[in-house]
Amino acid sequence: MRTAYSVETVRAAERELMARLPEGALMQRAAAGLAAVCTRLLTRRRGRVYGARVVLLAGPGDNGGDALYAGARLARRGAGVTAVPMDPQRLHPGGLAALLAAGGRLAQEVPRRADLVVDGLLGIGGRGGLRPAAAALAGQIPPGVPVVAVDLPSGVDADTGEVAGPAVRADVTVTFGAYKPGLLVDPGASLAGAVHLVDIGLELPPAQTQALQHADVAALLPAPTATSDKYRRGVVGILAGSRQYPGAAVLAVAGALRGGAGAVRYVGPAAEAVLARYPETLIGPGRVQAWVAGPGLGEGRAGEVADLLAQDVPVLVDADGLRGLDPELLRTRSAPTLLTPHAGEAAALLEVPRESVEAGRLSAAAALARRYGATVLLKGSTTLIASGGGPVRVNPTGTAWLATAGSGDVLSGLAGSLLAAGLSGPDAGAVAAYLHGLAARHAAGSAPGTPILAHEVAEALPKAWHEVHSR
Ligand SMILES: NC(=O)C1=CN([C@@H]2O[C@H](COP(=O)(O)OP(=O)(O)OC[C@H]3O[C@@H](n4cnc5c(N)ncnc54)[C@H](O)[C@@H]3O)[C@@H](O)[C@H]2O)[C@@H](O)CC1
Ligand SMILES: [K+]
Repeated sequence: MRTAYSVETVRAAERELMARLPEGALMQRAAAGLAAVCTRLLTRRRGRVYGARVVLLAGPGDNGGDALYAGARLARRGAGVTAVPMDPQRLHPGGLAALLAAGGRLAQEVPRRADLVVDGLLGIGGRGGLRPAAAALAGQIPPGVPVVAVDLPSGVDADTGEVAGPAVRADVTVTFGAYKPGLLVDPGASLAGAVHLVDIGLELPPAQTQALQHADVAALLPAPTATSDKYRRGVVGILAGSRQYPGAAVLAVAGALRGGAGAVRYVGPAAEAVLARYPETLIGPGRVQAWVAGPGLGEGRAGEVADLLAQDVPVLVDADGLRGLDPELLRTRSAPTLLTPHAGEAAALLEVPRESVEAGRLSAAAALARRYGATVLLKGSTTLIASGGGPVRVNPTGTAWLATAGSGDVLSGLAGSLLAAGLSGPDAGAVAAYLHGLAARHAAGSAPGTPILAHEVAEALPKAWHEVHSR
């Protein structure tokens, strides 16, 4: 499990630790970890640190201090280190002295030739978009030079991943003590590159943000036992498709069949298309352990969705099923509800513009979960799973190719199947998103660089199951 913590929590843990350590010890741990990663990168790129040209973008706070101390370490190994301050009057005094003593120098402008740029402009103290002096330095980073961000790419909001204006795009981020949510959630996550966590000895409470890894998913996946039959393994009902959109029903059933439930029951007008493709499907109403309602329903089917929501079994609501949902009705349900909107649907449910959901995905998912008393799986470049109380789950396996028609239908079938197999709303959502992302990578891998189709994602799900179990 990868965990991330808010700035407030990290600062509290730092205070507690700093009180027990000699002054400056934490910053030295951070700088040592940062210098080690820079050394590895330089060695890989040019064989040695000696003679490398390293540029430090140095902000006014401790983030700049980390960069300056790390620069001093690199200078002592023979690198030519140049620090470019955001504000020459405000540089970490100890860090500056260490750099100069090690033979580093100061410059006003970012040199055009460099082997490595270290972004130490802002860390967890950054607020809002980069101000002009910081934005100007970020804009001077020479193209093609690898960038290592200190703690997080400057311009990314550590708590939310929001980016208000220009920001640094890093190849590698060296983060201290704990991941910050902004490193896991887009748009911030996509600016962070590969993230290295340096342990500085913080003691942290239970996580506020989590990203599952293979082993976590493997432990949650349902597995049949010697005594299970199809009903004990769970039956998932799918209310999906219409005369206009029969394909959505086929794709939701495809995802559900590969999601671990014992059987899939389909209700709706696309039974013929479903059976033609998947003769395993049960047709017509009957007992289920969970429902999936919504993919491809078209208009005017809200009554059918409401009937399912009136049943005391878990219900996943997706796509057309999300239209006009009544928050009051959902809040009074005692069985779990899982909503799986994309940004546009989330915006409609929250009655805000789509852009505000895109820019603040974490807060939008949490707000939806509160308002509807449900688990919310917000689809997108980073899929998030939020529920009332627990941590927000961030899905680490996505791929841009998943933005393809019908892939959401496969996801909702898959998540519904996991609900029927007995997983909780947050677990079903997180495991489904994880497998779905991995399956998409497998599907994309069979012909790299080419678009994938939703049914190929469903077909690659067994490979995704196999992969999480085999590592
Ligand atoms: N607190 C600790 O114990 C440790 C902190 N460390 C480092 O310290 C960093 C936090 O340091 P600080 O609290 O000094 O904060 P930062 O260094 O992140 O930045 C704070 C400064 O940036 C300015 N600023 C804020 N937003 C800005 C914007 N949008 N544009 C331009 N300037 C802006 C503020 O005026 C303030 O002076 C961490 O990210 C980490 O790199 C590490 O050394 C590990 C230990
Ligand atoms: K930074």
